[in-house]
Amino acid sequence: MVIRPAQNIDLEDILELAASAGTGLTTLPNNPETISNRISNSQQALSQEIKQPGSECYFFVLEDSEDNKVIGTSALVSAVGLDDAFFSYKLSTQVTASPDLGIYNPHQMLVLGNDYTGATEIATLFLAEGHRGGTNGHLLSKSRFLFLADHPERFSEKIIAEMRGYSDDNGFSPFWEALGKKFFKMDFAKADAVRGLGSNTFISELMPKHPIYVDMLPEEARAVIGRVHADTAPALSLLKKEGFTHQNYVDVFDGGPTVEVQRNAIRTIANSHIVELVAGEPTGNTLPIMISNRKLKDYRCIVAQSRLDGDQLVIPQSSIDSLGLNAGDTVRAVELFNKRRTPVSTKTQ
Ligand SMILES: NC(=[NH2+])NCCC[C@H](N)C(=O)O
Repeated sequence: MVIRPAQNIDLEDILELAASAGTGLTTLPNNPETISNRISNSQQALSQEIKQPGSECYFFVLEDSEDNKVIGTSALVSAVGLDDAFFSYKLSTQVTASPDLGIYNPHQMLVLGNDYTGATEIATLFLAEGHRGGTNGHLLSKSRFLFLADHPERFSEKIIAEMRGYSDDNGFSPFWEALGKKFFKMDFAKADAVRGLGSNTFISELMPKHPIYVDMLPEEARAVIGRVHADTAPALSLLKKEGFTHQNYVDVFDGGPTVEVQRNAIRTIANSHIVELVAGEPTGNTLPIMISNRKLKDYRCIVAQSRLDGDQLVIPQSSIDSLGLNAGDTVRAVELFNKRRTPVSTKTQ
C-alpha cells in the first residue's frame, strides 16, 4: 500500500470510489470534470516552487501496488476561502435576562461567517469498503501530516477538517430539511453536489442573512448539530487523538462539526523523526512505522514494520524501493499508532 499524488490515469478508479461514497462527502463528487481538474491542480502545485499557501489542492491516492488499484483518496487544500468565500456556522451564545422578573435565558445561535479564511483544510478522505480497518485509514489520513511537516511554507499554521455531518442511509439530513432547504429549494444531495463542483457563490447568494436561533429549529435538526455521519466517526476519533478540537463551528448544510488544530501541535508531526534508511530485516519488537520520502512530485508514504529508536530505520529493500529511495537516504518516520493504541477503522471524513 503506497500513498502517492493522484495522476490522470487514476480518474476512473477515483470516480468509482466517489460513486460509492454517497451524499455528503462534498469534496469527492462523482464528476469527471471536477476530479480531473483537481488532479491537474494538484500536479501543477507539486511541480511549482511555492512560498506561501494559496488555493492549491494536493490530491493523494492510496494504491494497492499488487494490482495497481486505487483504493482510497485524501487531500490537502493549502488555504480555504481565498478565491471564493468559505462559510461556516459558529454556534455562539446570546443571553437574554430580566433580573426583575427572574428570567434568565441563554440562547444558542447559528451565526454565518468566514472565520476559517486562510486555514489549511484536510479533506476528501475516503477508503473503499473492504479495505477499512487495519492500517489503511490511518496511513491515508496521517500521511498528510508528514507532508505538511516537510513543506510548511505551503500551508497555514491553522489546520481544519470539516467532518461529514449526519445524514441517514437515504442521504436525508434533518438539519438541511429544517434550514437550508427553506432557502435553497432543493434537496440535500443536490445542494451538496453543487457545492462539490467547487464554487461557494450560491451559498452567499442563498443562505439566510440573519443568525438562526437554535431553539426555533425542530428537535430532529437540533439533535444533529455537531454530529457526524456514521462512516465518519472513526476519522473524527483519529483526528481528536492527533490534537484536533471542536471550537463550535459547524457545517452550514448538514450541521457536521469542523475541527481545528495548530500545525505544530499535531501529534504525528511532533512525534516524527528524520532518520536514515538501512536495508534489512528489523529485529526485536517491531511496530507499524509510517515513512515518508519527503518529496513533492514523487511523494511516497508507506507503512512498514520496524523499530524507531535511533537515527537509523531498518526496513526491507522492497519497502525502500516503494519509497523510490536508496539505502542511506533520509526519510521522515513516526509510529503509526499514537501510544500503541489498537487500530480503529477509518472510512470517510
Ligand atoms: N457535508 C459536509 N459537512 N461536508 C463537509 C466536507 C466533508 C469532507 N470533509 C469532504 O472533504 O468532503
